[in-house]
Amino acid sequence: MTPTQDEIATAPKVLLHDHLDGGLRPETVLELAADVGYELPAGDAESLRSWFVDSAYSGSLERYLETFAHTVGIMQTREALTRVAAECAEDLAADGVVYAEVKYAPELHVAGGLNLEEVVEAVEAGFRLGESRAAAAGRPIRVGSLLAAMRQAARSREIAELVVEHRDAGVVGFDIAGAEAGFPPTRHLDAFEFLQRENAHFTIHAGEAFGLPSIWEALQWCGADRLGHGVRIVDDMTVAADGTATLGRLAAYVRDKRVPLELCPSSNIQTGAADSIAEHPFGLLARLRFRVTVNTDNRLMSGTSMSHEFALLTDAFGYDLDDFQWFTVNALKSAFIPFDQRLALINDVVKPGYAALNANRAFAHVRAPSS
Ligand SMILES: O=c1[nH]cnc2c1ncn2[C@@H]1O[C@H](CO)[C@@H](O)[C@H]1O
Ligand SMILES: [Zn+2]
Repeated sequence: MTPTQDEIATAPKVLLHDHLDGGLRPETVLELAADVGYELPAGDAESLRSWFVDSAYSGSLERYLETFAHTVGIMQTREALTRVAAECAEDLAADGVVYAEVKYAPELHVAGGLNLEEVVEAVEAGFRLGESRAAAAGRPIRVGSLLAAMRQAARSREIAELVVEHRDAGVVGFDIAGAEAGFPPTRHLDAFEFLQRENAHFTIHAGEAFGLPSIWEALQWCGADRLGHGVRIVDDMTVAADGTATLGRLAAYVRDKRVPLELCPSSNIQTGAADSIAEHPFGLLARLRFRVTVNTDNRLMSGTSMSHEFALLTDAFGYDLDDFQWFTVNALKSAFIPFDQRLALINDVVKPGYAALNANRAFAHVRAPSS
């Protein structure tokens, strides 16, 4: 049975890959820009919303990333960062997300005079505010943050240290982001080695705009716990006409070790990593039982939400509630919060949530003949 929009919206969802500076409300971008006299490419919320999606629909990651100048540009004060983070938590909660890991690069938010510590504190304050507003609205959510270093810059070790300093105050891990081609993960090896020595968690954007060497370095040199995108792992497999797949050594390693793939279908179409949702490797990777998770990447630039990504995947691959529960449990198993807390979310929130949806269906089915 195809899940209805209502079911998708109500289903508990877990998000591991969402950029804070890629998920602002257009209204907020306008207001914050007006406060500081920042010039935007559009003057009203609807035009600005379309401008972001159209410009990000560029066929290349580098051009997609150019749009971030206009969100990062207005996220340079404590107030702006706290507001954006609070709204992020509220928007995700309203979409039925119960746990999210949201990432941003602190080094991009120091142009207005804040230091890295102040940036992290302002964002954490926003997440706590958003969580309490969401709880008050009856849609509880927990948000953990991932601090990213920009791969073309040279501050990764410093950002890794910031992660360790703040790991008991809301920060759950580390990542590297930005243009992938020409900036391999090993460029930041010292940061990853530091984090490993500190028993800290990290994911690496790899296999999005560049292929297998990037994934291999992320896993076998840097020790990534998860792959951001990782979608190009399909380059290491061949699929016969009857659907039988043969995996190369790296793809087999990724599947055997249950390496989580933070797949972001809509974003991949905009950057040219896939041609359409129907042709997106998500379907193949899920069929082959890789540890797939569903993610938004950038809700503003990709005009999406978790519910929207679920709906697109259902249309393309016929997924039902059981599949969504599987993707959601996969995400929680791969989250960077402590094991007992992940387990509690799986058993107390996710499974009962899906059970309630299935019970509603059974009830509707029983009632249908007599009504
Ligand atoms: O899909 C992506 N791949 C690589 N980098 C990205 C992606 N989306 C956003 N960013 C980059 O990450 C920074 C911190 O959030 C953003 O400013 C953007 O430059
Ligand atoms: Zn990303």
